[in-house]
Amino acid sequence: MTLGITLDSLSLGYARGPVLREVDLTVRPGEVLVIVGASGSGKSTLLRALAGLLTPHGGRVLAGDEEVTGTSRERAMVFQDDGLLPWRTVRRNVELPLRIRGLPRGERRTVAEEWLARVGLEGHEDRLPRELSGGMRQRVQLARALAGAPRAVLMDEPFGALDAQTRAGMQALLLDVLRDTRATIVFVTHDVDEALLLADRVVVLGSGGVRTTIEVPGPRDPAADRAELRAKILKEL
Ligand SMILES: Nc1ncnc2c1ncn2[C@@H]1O[C@H](COP(=O)(O)OP(=O)(O)OP(=O)(O)O)[C@@H](O)[C@H]1O
Repeated sequence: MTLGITLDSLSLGYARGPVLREVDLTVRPGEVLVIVGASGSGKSTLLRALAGLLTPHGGRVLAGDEEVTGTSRERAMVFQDDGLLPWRTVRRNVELPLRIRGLPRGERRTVAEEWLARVGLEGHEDRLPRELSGGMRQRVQLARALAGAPRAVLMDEPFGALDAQTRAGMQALLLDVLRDTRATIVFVTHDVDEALLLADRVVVLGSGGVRTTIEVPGPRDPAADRAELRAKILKEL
């Protein structure tokens, strides 16, 4: 079952002041919603609130019909700097959400290995995260996020620290895995081309709110000409 997420007059900020004010936005079940915006516009802040890591100053976040008050295995997170546990092997990192779901040990291992093969890490299962490249660690994070069969995946600049070639490879991998998952994806990026490659809709944040929301026709078609949409987004940034 996919998960719709509703931001209902959501205001977010920190002790030093507000960042976003009274944002209303609906993430449709199963869509890929990409959030772009200038540095400091509140992209990560918004994502943290969706994850349940930040309490709103006002309004609320609904995941389905339920108000978000904390983290949940239904909403997996993928961060830019890998959130992997450094003392656990690659396999045992991916097994973690499966353990939380209560899968028996043997099954955990099978599912984790299937996902690791899916992201091209067969043969690396027994390595520690520090023994992998940045791109490989992001693959492990992706496998870990999806192995737990979450209903939503919240991704904060997951490819932001990777070189251009590795990044393109990760985008292709993500497009590939998204074909088979029905999870709702909220993806934060600085990169307008990445947004247009992945999104059903692009939300541009700015001046404490949503500047504009842009629907991408025929989404996830790498051959599509996005020059016009690109110009439109750049104008809003
Ligand atoms: N933990 C925090 N405590 C206090 N202020 C914070 C904290 N995190 C972010 N901020 C402030 O909130 C505002 C929005 O930050 P946020 O990280 O959400 O922006 P962003 O759009 O993700 O930026 P970037 O693209 O640079 O990552 C900024 O002014 C930032 O200084």
